[in-house]
Amino acid sequence: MFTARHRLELPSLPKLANPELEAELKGLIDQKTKPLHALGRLEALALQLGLILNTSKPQIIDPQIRVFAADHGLTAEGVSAYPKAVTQQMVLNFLAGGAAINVFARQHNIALKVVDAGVDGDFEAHPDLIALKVMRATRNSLQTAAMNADECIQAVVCGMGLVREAPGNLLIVGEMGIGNTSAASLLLSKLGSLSIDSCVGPGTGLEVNGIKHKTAILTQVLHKHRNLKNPLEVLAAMGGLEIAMMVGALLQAASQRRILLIDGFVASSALLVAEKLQPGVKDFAVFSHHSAEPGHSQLLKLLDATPLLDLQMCLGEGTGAVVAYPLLKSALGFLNEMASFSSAGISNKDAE
Ligand SMILES: Cc1cc2ncn([C@H]3O[C@H](COP(=O)(O)O)[C@@H](O)[C@H]3O)c2cc1C
Ligand SMILES: O=C(O)c1cccnc1
Repeated sequence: MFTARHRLELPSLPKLANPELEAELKGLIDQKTKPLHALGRLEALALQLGLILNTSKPQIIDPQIRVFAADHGLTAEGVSAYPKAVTQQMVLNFLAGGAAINVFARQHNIALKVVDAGVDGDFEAHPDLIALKVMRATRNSLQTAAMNADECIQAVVCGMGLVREAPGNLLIVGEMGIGNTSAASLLLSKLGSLSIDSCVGPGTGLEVNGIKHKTAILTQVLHKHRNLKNPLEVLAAMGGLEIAMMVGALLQAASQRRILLIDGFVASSALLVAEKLQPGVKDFAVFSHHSAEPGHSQLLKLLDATPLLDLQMCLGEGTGAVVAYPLLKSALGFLNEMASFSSAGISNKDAE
């Protein structure tokens, strides 16, 4: 139960609107040696990154990936195609450098740390592992709240603290938690007032009957927690420890003017909760890709977001975000390095 004692201090957001800087950036972009608007969405991206970093010469410095891992009590109801043990096994795979996110992170030279937010298993100390286990898996949300108020707030606060101490000005949050597409679907349905059918999908690969079963279970979970309204209470009742930590990480990162490079369905569900808690957080977000998980379309609509890529990916871990990362480098590359019409001595449109 949330009571008056359970208060979460949210970091305040810096103001993004800056008409002078916006005019300067637009002027720079329009003066580059290209037809007007010819770099398409890279131009809007360059403008957004300039406004987030609050400079006309934005640079990405020391980009960071944090992969948050945790288990879900709801997996006892058979909502995932894979067993819960895969969460712990995949954490070991991350630490050994063998997962998709490791490959892409190495490819683009992005620092990666794995966070144990609540995996049902133990790990030996490892330089890339941050141990913040709040509890061993959430409780089964069909029976009771997944987290109590203290646990949920602790997870959000841990996520904030982690980012406060991290270097860099761009953050990718990834996740690993068998069962977490169920938590994301529940959060989307509840916070977006959407029918659960439009928010559920195969996750790691459920077939038609598996999706029917998942939908039936999630319908019951929503009924059990039907009286909740406050986004933090909804997060505690139906979310996950890794999602709660991602919420804290995103809130903190935005408050420090970091670029939030958002992955797929599950990461976007954390952003939705963050946006409900602190409206405006999403303006610091770049949406990397459109996940093939069906609920992501609803979630993107709700957040009024148009992602950069649609590669039919549905993996999580932060993979879609890292794959889109070079587009941000290209946007900043043209802004900072391209010649202008005057510097290159090229005639602009309408010149005599
Ligand atoms: C081997 C393997 C690697 C993964 N990496 C990310 N996920 C993804 O799948 C899980 C969510 O799907 P569901 O809700 O259906 O369980 C999350 O752990 C997510 O990050 C994986 C899943 C598996 C099986
Ligand atoms: O898009 C995602 O985040 C996703 C989709 C399926 C499974 N895990 C994550």
